[in-house]
Amino acid sequence: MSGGVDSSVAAKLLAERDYDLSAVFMRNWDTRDESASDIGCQWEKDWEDVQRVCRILDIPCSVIDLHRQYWTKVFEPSLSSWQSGSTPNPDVWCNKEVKFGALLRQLTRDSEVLWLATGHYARKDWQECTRAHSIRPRLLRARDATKDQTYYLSSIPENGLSRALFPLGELQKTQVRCLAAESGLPTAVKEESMGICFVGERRKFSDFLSQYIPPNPGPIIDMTTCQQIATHEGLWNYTIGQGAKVRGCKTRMFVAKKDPKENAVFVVPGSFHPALYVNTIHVENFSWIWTDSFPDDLQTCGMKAQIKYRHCMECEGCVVYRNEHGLRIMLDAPQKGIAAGQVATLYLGDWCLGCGIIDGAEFTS
Ligand SMILES: Nc1ncnc2c1ncn2[C@@H]1O[C@H](COP(=O)(O)OP(=O)(O)OP(=O)(O)O)[C@@H](O)[C@H]1O
Repeated sequence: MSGGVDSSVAAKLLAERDYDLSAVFMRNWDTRDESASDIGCQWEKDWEDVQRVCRILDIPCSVIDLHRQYWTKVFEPSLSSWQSGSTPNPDVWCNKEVKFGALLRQLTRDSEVLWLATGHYARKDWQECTRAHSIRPRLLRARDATKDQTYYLSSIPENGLSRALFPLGELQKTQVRCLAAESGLPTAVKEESMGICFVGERRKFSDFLSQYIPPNPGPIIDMTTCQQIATHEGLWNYTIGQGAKVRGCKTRMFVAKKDPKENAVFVVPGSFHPALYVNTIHVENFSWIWTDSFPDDLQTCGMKAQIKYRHCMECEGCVVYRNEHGLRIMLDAPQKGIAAGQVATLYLGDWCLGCGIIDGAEFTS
């Protein structure tokens, strides 16, 4: 339980059924690691909320400190990715490495058969596999499409998914808030947490990163003239597809490309410039949730699927091809804002198949 309304209601729904329940709160970030100690993760406040809810539901709760695992498995790799100009998504790796990784391993040590329930908006079902004579878990999109969190869960391996319970998968967020209020849970009116918790909501992301990554100045180049028009302080301050403040430039410039070798940022004038659009995505190490089996037509022709490369967006139609390097994903329509380091998640309808990190994207005719 995180101290938010979603996991409070997930716990409430399970408490009404015949489970031997206990709650765990993970402490993933040590606020003392930060120089600005009044902002960032207010984990003590969240832990208090978990305890208040558990008292009402009459279930035991405890804290597990996983901040070291979070630091080494999630934060440090994300830092080096930002430093090299990529756009990582730490929340995706937190689910794989921490919640359904370190936490599940630690809890399983004490108990043989264990389910890990979360307040994620996602569903799960079991599919019979005649080939393997077994049933296997499928990760499915939530009924509330606006809250669906399968993008964040797409990295968890099959054995983690098989132990997962998502009690909110069939519910709308509005229903969840009503259930919390009806049960008098103090988290019923708690605001949604936004963004990565340790960054805090009042701080600029680039200011946060500058605490960990030293400046690395390089050229900002206008792609249309091939001229350097300014200097940047580090590739991590720029996101593909976003506006780039360039001093002295009358036209609004947008980031079309980052070149880590040259430490250069390439910009173009206007948010609809053709250089911002791509239709081909390359993913080298795609992790299928079912590692040993993936759809047959991927081997032969292309597989028609849908792709998400950011959480807050619709799925785009695509055709997926396998080659010696990994996957080549052809989008049905060109898109902008696709960057190396982002997580690409594939779906067949509601079924989430897995994800991989984008190595590159381009426009091919
Ligand atoms: N610190 C934590 N300790 C234990 N579980 C957590 C923690 N943070 C997140 N979770 C679990 O992961 C789920 C998804 O977390 P996330 O922060 O992405 O979503 P959320 O919509 O803000 O959920 P909530 O309203 O429960 O905080 C939570 O509902 C909870 O079950």
